[in-house]
Amino acid sequence: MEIKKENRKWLDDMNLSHPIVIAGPCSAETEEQVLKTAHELKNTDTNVFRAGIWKPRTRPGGFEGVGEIGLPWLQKVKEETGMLITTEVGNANHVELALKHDVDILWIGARTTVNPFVVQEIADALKGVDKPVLVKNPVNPDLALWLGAVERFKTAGITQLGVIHRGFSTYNSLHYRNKPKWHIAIQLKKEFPDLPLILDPSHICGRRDTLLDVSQTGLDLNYDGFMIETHIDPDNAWSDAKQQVTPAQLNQITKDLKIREVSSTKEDFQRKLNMHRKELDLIDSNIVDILGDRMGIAEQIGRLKKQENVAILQSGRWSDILMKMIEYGEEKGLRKEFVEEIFRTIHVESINIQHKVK
Ligand SMILES: O=C(O)C(=O)C[C@]1(C(=O)O)C=C[C@@H](O)C=C1
Repeated sequence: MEIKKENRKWLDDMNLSHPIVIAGPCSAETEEQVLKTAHELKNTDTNVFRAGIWKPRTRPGGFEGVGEIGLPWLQKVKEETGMLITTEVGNANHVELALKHDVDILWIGARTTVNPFVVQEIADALKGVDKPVLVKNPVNPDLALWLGAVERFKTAGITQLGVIHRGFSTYNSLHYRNKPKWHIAIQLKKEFPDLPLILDPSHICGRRDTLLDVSQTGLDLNYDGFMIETHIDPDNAWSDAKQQVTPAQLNQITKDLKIREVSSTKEDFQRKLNMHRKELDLIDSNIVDILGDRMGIAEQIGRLKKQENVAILQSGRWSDILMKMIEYGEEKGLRKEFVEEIFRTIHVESINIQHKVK
């Protein structure tokens, strides 16, 4: 897939002086709630008003959205505030209704992105339509699936594109509702620098108190903007109450965010940065040297084991190494999860190498 500057024209043409802000309630509940929220958001940095009309819920019985009757409320938002409007579409029928009610931007939810059949159905329904489509990441951490969905829209002739990073489903995460797994978004940015990347901290955090922190990380990683769930009365919201903020709180978040420059031309900054980068280059080469040495020894162990017909996987030894390294890492100020991930990767490679021993 090739993404060009023309695929982000919808965003560039807005000529914004700050990252794009898409805000509004998780769900449209009543006309009054939608319009009140929108009018308060008008006095913030919000450029696009969002509201879920159809809500895909994990289990039946929850509030599944007001449906079509909510679409004229969004049209009123546009008329009365001048903000663009966006909602999630989950099938061809949603597309037809959203277009009938002049929704400006459509987004594809995480539970839809995982299903290429449904994505294709929506892409086909959008043929010949000149509206931006934003694709949320799939619930599972699969960059190819995410990009595959974008590709389906591109192939269907949708030229105005973007992606939304809402984090990845996880069990028992204390800190996040959906783990960000930033490296996936960084990889995406590296491969498609012109594809607008919008952060949805509401779904990553699942709570209000960490929104600023996660949003700042997004800015530090050069995201193009945010989608933040905002409700006139968050505690009494009909869905996702814990993660929604009031328009005033959203305003505070966008004020507190520090917009970083892509770089600085200051001589002192450049000199120090270059020095540190040289240091890192040296350390990185050392890391690769050491890894090469380690894998060489793993190969020798593999040969020994093959001769003696001994199993490659040695769980006891492996647990000891992992425990020791996590402890040592903690002394060095390294996070347990970080050390664990690195050593798990090393272990897998060590086993691969031993498997290949002839
Ligand atoms: O100690 C061994 O038996 C090894 O094969 C080495 C090693 C490792 O890379 O550290 C690899 C596989 C085993 O599961 C345990 C440890």
